[in-house]
Amino acid sequence: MRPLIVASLPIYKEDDLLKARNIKEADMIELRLDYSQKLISLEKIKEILGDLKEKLILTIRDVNEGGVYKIADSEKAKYLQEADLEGFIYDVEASFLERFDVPFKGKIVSAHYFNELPKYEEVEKIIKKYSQDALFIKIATIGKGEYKELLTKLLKFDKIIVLPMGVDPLERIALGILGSRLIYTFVETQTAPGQMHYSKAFKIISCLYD
Ligand SMILES: O=C1C[C@@](O)(C(=O)O)C[C@@H](O)[C@@H]1O
Repeated sequence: MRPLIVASLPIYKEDDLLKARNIKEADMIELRLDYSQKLISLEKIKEILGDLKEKLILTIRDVNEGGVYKIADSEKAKYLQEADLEGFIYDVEASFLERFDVPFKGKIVSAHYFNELPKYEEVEKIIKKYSQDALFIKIATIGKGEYKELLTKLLKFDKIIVLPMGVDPLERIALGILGSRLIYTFVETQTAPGQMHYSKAFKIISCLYD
């Protein structure tokens, strides 16, 4: 199965939504809504990018998992509940789902480890808990110590996305070929270390699969 390319786009202000229209060489576009101090409304997103809805991933990343601005938990939960009713795909942390009742069927459930590698058992627990209903489970870890052993071991799971951070971006391509379902890439500036430009990733993947 061809891994899909996700172009991760920081949204600082409403106008940044327009940039999504120019991104052709990506299968999906992640809108990083936590780059804006005040959340851009779902109404605005629908107005500007409504026709691209199926390609969009809405993300309000928690600050302790790599987010930029702190959005109040209750506001985030409400926003995601509404986004679900509107039929948007979003990305939500497994840790957030432990605390808030937010739908995750058909969504991306994620966990990010920026400082230390998690134990295999900890990640396996998350995957087993959410993988039946989630669209994908995404595990991003720092590229340190035995991260390759850990991430490749996770590839046996269906619907899995593994992303090493802070290492050669080609490693994400390699893991995509081995079964990681999405490859996260950048548009203008990286939203995490270890991303490649989306058009480069798209070209590499296209020459293997098309
Ligand atoms: O969770 C992820 C993955 C990511 O952290 C990465 O490693 O590319 C980038 C984030 O924008 C996204 O929400």
